[in-house]
Amino acid sequence: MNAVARHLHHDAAPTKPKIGFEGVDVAYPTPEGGRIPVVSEASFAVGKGEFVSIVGPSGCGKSTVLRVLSGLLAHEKGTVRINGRSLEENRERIGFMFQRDTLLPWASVADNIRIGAELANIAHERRDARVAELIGFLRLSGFEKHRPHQLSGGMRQRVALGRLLAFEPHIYLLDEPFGALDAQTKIAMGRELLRVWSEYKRSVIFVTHDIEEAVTLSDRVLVMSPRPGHIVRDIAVDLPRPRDPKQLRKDARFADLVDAIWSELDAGH
Ligand SMILES: Nc1ncnc2c1ncn2[C@@H]1O[C@H](COP(=O)(O)OP(=O)(O)OP(=O)(O)O)[C@@H](O)[C@H]1O
Repeated sequence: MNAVARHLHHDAAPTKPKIGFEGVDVAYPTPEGGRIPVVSEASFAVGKGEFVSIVGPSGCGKSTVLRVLSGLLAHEKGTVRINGRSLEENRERIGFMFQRDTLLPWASVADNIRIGAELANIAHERRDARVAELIGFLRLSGFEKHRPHQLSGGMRQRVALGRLLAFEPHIYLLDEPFGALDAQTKIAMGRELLRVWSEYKRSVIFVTHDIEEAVTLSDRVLVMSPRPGHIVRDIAVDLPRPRDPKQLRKDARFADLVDAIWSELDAGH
């Protein structure tokens, strides 16, 4: 079995999953009063500190999976567990980030980030220090008092990432967070995210259309079938870390993994 075939046959679920999806179905109501199945028999697990990406054709249900995990949307069948508890009993703090930043337009950069710390009830005396630390870390120094409209798209996404980090989530659900950014900023943001992730080792689910981004960032890439989506492949990315996105692109193993994922998507299942 060659390296790619071994990757493709990797199906091992982590022993004690932080996030567990087992035979989950999700449907949306139609205007006519029917139901349209969007996710069908989806099963996967994410271990503590794992970085897992989900890729799949447009409309296959990737965002829907994140919505279920966030508690915004009920599933119809199957089991969803976070740290062994049902969603109703979940005690983990879950942080979300979307493709389009959802900053408060009237609030400054510092205040937008501070909101994360307030939502998470971070101790008052720690908040200012935390905001200042994040502003430095995300290279936003000098822009503390700027409003979102005075920033570039990449800077706005850095503020959104700052707000997410200030929230100190135990689990990150990221829905194409860098999808609207140019290639260079996207790579820079990915690097920032890996820096945070390697420091805190939180569990991450990262939805993306960008296969190279998924391979660069992840421990595993889950490939979904077309709608109603389920996980058709669980591909381990055993490239050494820390990873330099530019160097990785010259690595034959990286190219093999990207090709293997493309083949899965082309197969259409
Ligand atoms: N609120 C809703 N009501 C009805 N149908 C919905 C709703 N939200 C999403 N859908 C449908 O469910 C399907 C899955 O949507 P979802 O956003 O999860 O897909 P996705 O894989 O994230 O897509 P994309 O890659 O294009 O972002 C789509 O066909 C979409 O039209």
